[in-house]
Amino acid sequence: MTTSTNGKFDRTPLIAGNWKMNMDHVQSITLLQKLAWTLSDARHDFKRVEVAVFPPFTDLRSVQTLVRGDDLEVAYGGQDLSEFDAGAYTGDISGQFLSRLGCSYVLVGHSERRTIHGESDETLNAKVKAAFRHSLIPVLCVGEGLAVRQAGNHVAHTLGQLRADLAGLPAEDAARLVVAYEPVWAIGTGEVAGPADAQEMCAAIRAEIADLYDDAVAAGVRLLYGGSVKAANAAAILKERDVDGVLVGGASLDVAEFANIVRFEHHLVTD
Ligand SMILES: O=C[C@H](O)COP(=O)(O)O
Repeated sequence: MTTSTNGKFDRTPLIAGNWKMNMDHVQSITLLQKLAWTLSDARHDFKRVEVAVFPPFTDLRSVQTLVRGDDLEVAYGGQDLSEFDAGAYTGDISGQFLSRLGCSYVLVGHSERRTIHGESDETLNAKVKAAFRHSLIPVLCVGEGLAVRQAGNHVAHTLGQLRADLAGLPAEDAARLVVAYEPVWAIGTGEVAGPADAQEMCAAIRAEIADLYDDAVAAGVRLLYGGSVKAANAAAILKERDVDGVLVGGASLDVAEFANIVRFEHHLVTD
């Protein structure tokens, strides 16, 4: 992770699309093919700005077949994984299965998992460790709800989640981690945290990781912002020093919009 892009990054930016519960396996092929064509037409350099998509579980085999067949450079991952490796856990998906399907990443602790499915920090800590056990890089999602933000407790709340979710994680794993800061009040609402808000939290997360581990680990961790990211606001957010990428929900289902987010460097305004 040593790519330099706008003079501020020393980590390869990661533009990630979380498709959530959208796109069946047939639709997933069309979406990914169009995205690959659009980026290829634009001569996108995937080594300079990494692109990953997070389709539903049922799409992953089709995505793998397309990526391998067409030699695409798009990475992909699951939207969740079990804390367990195998056994009587009906409906759950082992990290081993994701790894076998060629996944590089897995989302852990998305706010929709925390709120709708009641996943605790204890469970998420086990899921982070399960991901590394199966050679997957977890994209650990943290962030506060509206009431916490309004009370001014957003930094303490988010860092509390981070500490609990990383408890006992060895430094060599932590150094490969991706953390996504997603203020819950900005997800799917059209409300977007400003670049300064994203930077404030990402800087706090990096400082916390340096405290938990050391500066070298903190320097390697990539930090993403998520919450109503669009092509129109992505470049300003990505310009911030500690923001290394974005986790995009709704806009990742629109090929032109997502491709423009991936090509954010072309929208950067130099100081
Ligand atoms: O995982 C993505 C986030 O939940 C953001 O979703 P959104 O871009 O639709 O607000």
